[in-house]
Amino acid sequence: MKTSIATVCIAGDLREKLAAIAAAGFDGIEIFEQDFITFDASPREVGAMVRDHGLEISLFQPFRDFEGLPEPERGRAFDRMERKFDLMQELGTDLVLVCSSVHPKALGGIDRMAADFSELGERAAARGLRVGYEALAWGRHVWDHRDAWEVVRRANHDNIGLIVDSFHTLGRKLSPESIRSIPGDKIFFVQLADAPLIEMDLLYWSRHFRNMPGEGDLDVTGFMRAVAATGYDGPISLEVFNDQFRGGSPKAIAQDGHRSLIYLMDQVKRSEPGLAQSLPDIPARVATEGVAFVEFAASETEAESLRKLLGSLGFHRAGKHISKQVEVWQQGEIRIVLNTEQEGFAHTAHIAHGLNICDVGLTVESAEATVTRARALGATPFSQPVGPGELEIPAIRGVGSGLLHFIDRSSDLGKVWEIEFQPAPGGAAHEAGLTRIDHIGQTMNYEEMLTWSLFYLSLFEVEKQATVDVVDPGGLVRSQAIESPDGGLRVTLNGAETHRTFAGRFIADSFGSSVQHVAFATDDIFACVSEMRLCGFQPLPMPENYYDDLAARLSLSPGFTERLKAEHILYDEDGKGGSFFQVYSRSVGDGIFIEICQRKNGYAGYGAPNAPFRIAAQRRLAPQPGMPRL
Ligand SMILES: O=C(O)c1ccc(O)c(O)c1
Ligand SMILES: [Mg+2]
Repeated sequence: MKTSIATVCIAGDLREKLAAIAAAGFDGIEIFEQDFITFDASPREVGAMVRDHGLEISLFQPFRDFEGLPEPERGRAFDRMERKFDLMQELGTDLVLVCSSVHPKALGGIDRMAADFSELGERAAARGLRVGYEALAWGRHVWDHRDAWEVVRRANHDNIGLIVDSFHTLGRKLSPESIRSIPGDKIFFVQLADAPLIEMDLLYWSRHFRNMPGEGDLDVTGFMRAVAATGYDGPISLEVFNDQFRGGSPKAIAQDGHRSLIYLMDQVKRSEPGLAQSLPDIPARVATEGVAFVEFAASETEAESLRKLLGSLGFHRAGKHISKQVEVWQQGEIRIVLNTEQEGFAHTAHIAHGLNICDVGLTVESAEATVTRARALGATPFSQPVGPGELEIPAIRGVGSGLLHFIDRSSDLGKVWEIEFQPAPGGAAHEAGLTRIDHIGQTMNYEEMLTWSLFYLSLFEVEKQATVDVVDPGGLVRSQAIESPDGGLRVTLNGAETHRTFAGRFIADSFGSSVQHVAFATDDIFACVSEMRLCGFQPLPMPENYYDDLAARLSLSPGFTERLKAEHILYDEDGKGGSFFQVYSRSVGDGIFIEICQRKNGYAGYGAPNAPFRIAAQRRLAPQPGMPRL
């Protein structure tokens, strides 16, 4: 499989784009004419620069308003094309994309357009070049790949072929299935893009909101399956016009792009028999059982406060590391690791972010296979020297600065707690009935949200849920949940638009740390909070107004409302009989907090209606600048 990406997808000048594209592992590029024109070097120099990066120019594009014109415009279009043929030969590419005409004088007519392409095919052949025709979703006469194919078919010239672009087909809600009957060798090039489903003008949607396959809502896999069924084995190329990406990090966007193609083609390979494309074998998306542990990096004083907090939640110190300043706190299946080492990754993370959650452990079927797939998707494996008697636990770097470790039961990894830890004396004073980690809340800048969701979706067997807007008095936070089918792994991604939000402040104050909250599940929230109260737990206080509104909104009985209010429990219902209870801790460090929750009758959300009230309560308690944080 050869991968390619249009230069328009990436920020920067042509040189910066090429560096990022090459580093991400692409084989080629589509040169967007605009990127060439704005760059100050001759076509030969640009061609050489591309090849010096180890890349080929797989396509030159776009050539607009060619077909179906009356004279004298028709003649001029051919002249214009001859000029571009000169340019292509100097650049060193043999394929140009002609997009369907939007010219006000374009006359249409399948045979007229086919005749134009037939003549163009002769001119291209004389120079050893090829021309691909693409239906723009907003073309004047041709806006459907089936019509573009009919033009190409009737042009009946070896040097004229079809270019299909997933956005134009899927954005118009056309079925890609008709592509299956096109001969693969007549498809000269394939462009891929996804997009979020938002009703708006097609052209505006295409030019501003496209994103990488898997990042949006279109069935790009279904599209690519249809293309693959034709026997097409040419380059697979990303053409993504996106305002955010144009201003984003060239390196990160290029990496996301490459990851999206590996992910996509792996999905295609698993679902479409007999592919012509040669694709590497990689392990399937990884099923996760759940979160095995969460690790805090802390100073000794911060660790003391955390011990108090954990004790107040009914945790007990279950073990002490055989050689390191690391301890594990436990309750139910939940393990919290406290790391106060003066060297190693946690220490570095502590220097960079202060008190933070630097590592998350996931229980998977095979830790080995997980890292193999992650590598194939461009993730960075992580290891550091292990001490005597310690296990080498497979790990990768997450999208932010944190780590993900993988634990499985098929090896000794699952016994790490017995192997690397000595039991600590004493047990739980009061277990509060916390059973497992319900979810992890990660906070990032809004622009990085797609990077995060693609990371999880491509690596793990998880699905994304609809994004919800959470209003913080300081701005908007968009929240999206990523979940495994059985709910074993749930991660909420919270994209902060500004640093004035509670989430945004956390990113700024902790210098980009990502896990901001951990939610523990209980089967009986009322019993749980009364146990925790005995352990000294101080909930995040919720105001009277919240309960008045809640009672009115959900028609709650006065007795039930009083019970919620007395314990500062937040409550939600899904309208289908499911209900949700939440109670929050006060924040520690730069705004890290704990949530306790109970799901009843299949409640599947995260209490989004409560989020603004929770945030307001947190802001009231947030330390003022210059005040101690713990
Ligand atoms: O938005 C455009 O004009 C445009 C140009 C070239 C393409 O390949 C395309 O898909 C869209
Ligand atoms: Mg296109």
